[in-house]
Amino acid sequence: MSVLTIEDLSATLAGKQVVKSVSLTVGKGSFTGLIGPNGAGKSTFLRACLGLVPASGVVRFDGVDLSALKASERARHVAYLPQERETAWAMSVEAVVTLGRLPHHARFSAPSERDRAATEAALVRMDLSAFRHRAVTSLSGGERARVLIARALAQDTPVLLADEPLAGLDPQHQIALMRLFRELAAEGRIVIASMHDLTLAARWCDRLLLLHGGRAHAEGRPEAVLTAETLEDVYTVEAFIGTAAGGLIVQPVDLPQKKDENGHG
Ligand SMILES: Nc1ncnc2c1ncn2[C@@H]1O[C@H](COP(=O)(O)OP(=O)(O)OP(=O)(O)O)[C@@H](O)[C@H]1O
Repeated sequence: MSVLTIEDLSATLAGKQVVKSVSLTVGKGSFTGLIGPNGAGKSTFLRACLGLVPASGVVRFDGVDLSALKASERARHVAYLPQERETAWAMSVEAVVTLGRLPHHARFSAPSERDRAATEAALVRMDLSAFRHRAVTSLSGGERARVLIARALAQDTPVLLADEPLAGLDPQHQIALMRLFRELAAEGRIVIASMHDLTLAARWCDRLLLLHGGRAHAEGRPEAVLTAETLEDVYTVEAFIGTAAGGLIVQPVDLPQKKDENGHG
């Protein structure tokens, strides 16, 4: 069975350790949500998995150390959606999504039938067919975000690491994306995505890894990780946690200040 094993991953940036001995093992067919406050180390953790920042520890896919692979070979195993949504050139949407196929063919060779099919499937999955000839620079922020997700999907890898893929998407497209990640998992892939929406994380992910100060604070089923106590400890917010429409609802709320014994807030 395909498995991604992250062992004792640490990363140091500008002399500060921002990911501290994080380990995680996820099998194929799983969708893991990476959560935690701003600055918790989520992006750095994902980047460290791919060797994009100086890191120690080992990341293996099916027993193969990813750092031992050539970049193009690694890109056939793992697709990465960065948090940044910048697109420098006024390329068409279709051309940008086709870039996701680069690891699959020799330099300067024409796209194969398989490349075209994967590009087409990614455009359809991200609801972008109508935009295919538009310049990415002419799109709205959310539309552009969907193009970059489509490029990662076109890469057609067994592992997808996505950094805040929900950012900038409207509720319809957020839910569609979570459904899509579940479908990718059901196809036998491994998806790890960082996110701040705890309700979406709770309802769609099968596991959550909660980072806090660079450490794994909690890991497990959403209902085990997203407790009121944990949310107060880590996010320093009070949260309404309930169930509705067949799943958890986790909503940070601005509860009235707790009154002291004299009735003061
Ligand atoms: N290039 C860098 N140099 C120095 N420190 C950095 C650098 N990049 C990130 N950091 C610091 O590392 C810590 C973790 O940052 P990271 O971007 O991984 O957090 P995050 O959990 O993804 O946050 P957010 O939810 O805000 O995106 C933060 O304190 C950040 O300021």
